[in-house]
Amino acid sequence: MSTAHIMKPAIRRLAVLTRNFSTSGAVLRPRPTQASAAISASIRTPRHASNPQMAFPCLDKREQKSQALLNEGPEPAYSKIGRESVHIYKSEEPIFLDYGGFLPGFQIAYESWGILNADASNAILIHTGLSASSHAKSNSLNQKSGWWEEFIGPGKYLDTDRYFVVCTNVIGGCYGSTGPSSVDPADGDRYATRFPILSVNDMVRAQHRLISQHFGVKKLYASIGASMGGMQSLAYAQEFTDEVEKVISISGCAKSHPYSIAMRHCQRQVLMSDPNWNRGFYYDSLPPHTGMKLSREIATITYRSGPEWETRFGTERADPSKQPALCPDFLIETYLDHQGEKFCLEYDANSLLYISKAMDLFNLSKTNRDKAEETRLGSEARFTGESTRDIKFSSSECALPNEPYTEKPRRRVVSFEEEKDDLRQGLEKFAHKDVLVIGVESDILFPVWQQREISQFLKESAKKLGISNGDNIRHVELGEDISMYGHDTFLLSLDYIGQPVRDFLG
Ligand SMILES: CC(=O)SCCNC(=O)CCNC(=O)[C@H](O)C(C)(C)COP(=O)(O)OP(=O)(O)OC[C@H]1O[C@@H](n2cnc3c(N)ncnc32)[C@H](O)[C@@H]1OP(=O)(O)O
Repeated sequence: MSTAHIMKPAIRRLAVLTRNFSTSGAVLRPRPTQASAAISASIRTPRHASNPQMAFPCLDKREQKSQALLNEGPEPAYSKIGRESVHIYKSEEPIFLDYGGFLPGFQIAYESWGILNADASNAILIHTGLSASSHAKSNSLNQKSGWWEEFIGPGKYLDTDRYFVVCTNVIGGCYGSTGPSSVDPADGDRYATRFPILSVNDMVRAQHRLISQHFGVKKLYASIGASMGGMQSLAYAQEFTDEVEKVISISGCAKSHPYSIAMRHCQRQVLMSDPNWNRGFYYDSLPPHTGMKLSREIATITYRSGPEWETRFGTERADPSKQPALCPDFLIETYLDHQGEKFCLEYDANSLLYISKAMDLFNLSKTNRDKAEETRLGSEARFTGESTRDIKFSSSECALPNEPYTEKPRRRVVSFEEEKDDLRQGLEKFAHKDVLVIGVESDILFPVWQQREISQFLKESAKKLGISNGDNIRHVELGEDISMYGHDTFLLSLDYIGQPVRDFLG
């Protein structure tokens, strides 16, 4: 029996391999075989690859952009927001935040349309989505079209002949309100990632100071918002129940769900992986424009819908006469690329991270709100010297558990039903209010079950508490036959959103 039969397979493969090599000293050299001789003959000097190297215009463009920013100075669009184009409200009082941090003072950028009446009873507060500024509509300070230009104005859905309409930039943002790009008065440097974790309820508590202290409005006629604005609108009603008459939440939710958190997680991770992000300290250097661009591309996937893109782009390539490329090639790719490019210097990366996180943390359940209140009161007491108890939040707590995750039935402190009831109890506080909830079937980020949940819990609470039979809660759902614009429907199908809003406002 030859030794080959008793050799283990791996060793046998090695033996075959070495048979084709001649040894000279310690170096293995290939013995010319018929095939290798043919290949050698076909290769001339200088050598050529079998196929040409791909071109990467998308990467070239990014590198050129970095270079241009380095040459011309990093001056992203948001840093050029003229203070003269917005009004600024300053609060010198500290604000204590839901997760234990605080701001020693803050400012809010706002714009307004229409006239506040004598008894201050006609104010409507617009809450913005994640990255919007206070510029919802053009005005004398800023003639540029706003993001809800056709929604607001004389005779429009938010009728400025009747209402005094205010829109703010949220705290945490970068369009004039205090955010991570602002200077920390404690040391004169920018907050960057020394900015505290924010919640959506913190944002509305800051807005409330503007509304009550600056405008002297004791009760808003209405609070309205879409997306994160829809979250804020509900949060405002929860925090200041007696100070709002009507509540409108469009494409919002009462609590974030894991899919939406997952999508925002990916956006944040991509952004934070850009070395220029530099753990948030990039203000005097190159901004993380690549991370921002890619993050916006992911976000855009969640803002629109597959059916819309099917009709709009299908699987068409931008230029079918060219070879397929690894850089954007399909129309949907060039579209996403364009959206990312347009946005990457429009908004501050740190603001995006903090506000996106606030959306993840959004939860109007009773337990969550009670806990947040306790944390805030604890920080305040410590700040004023009434308590020496440590603030619960410390940066060392921002770590994952030491034990690796093992899949197991979800550890529930409370049952699914109890969890839902907790959320219902959180909403109960304003179940007696007039509330309009609007959802859009094609929305994948805030799916319609989330708006149904808001309406259902409010109605159940209203009935349970004997307040009403639930008629004060209006629910409108736009089917795919009406809008395929997904989450962005509130920006694109104005008439379908606007009509129920107008009817509800009365
Ligand atoms: C999560 C929250 O809290 S808030 C919700 C977040 N939503 C947003 O932030 C909104 C983001 N979307 C936008 O800003 C959109 O531009 C809107 C909604 C304002 C307008 O939408 P639309 O009118 O449908 O514009 P669309 O999205 O198609 O963009 C048009 C642009 O894309 C370009 N474009 C369209 N198709 C392609 C393509 N295949 N390839 C390259 N570019 C394209 C157009 O030329 C146009 O360019 P321009 O803006 O430089 O003029």
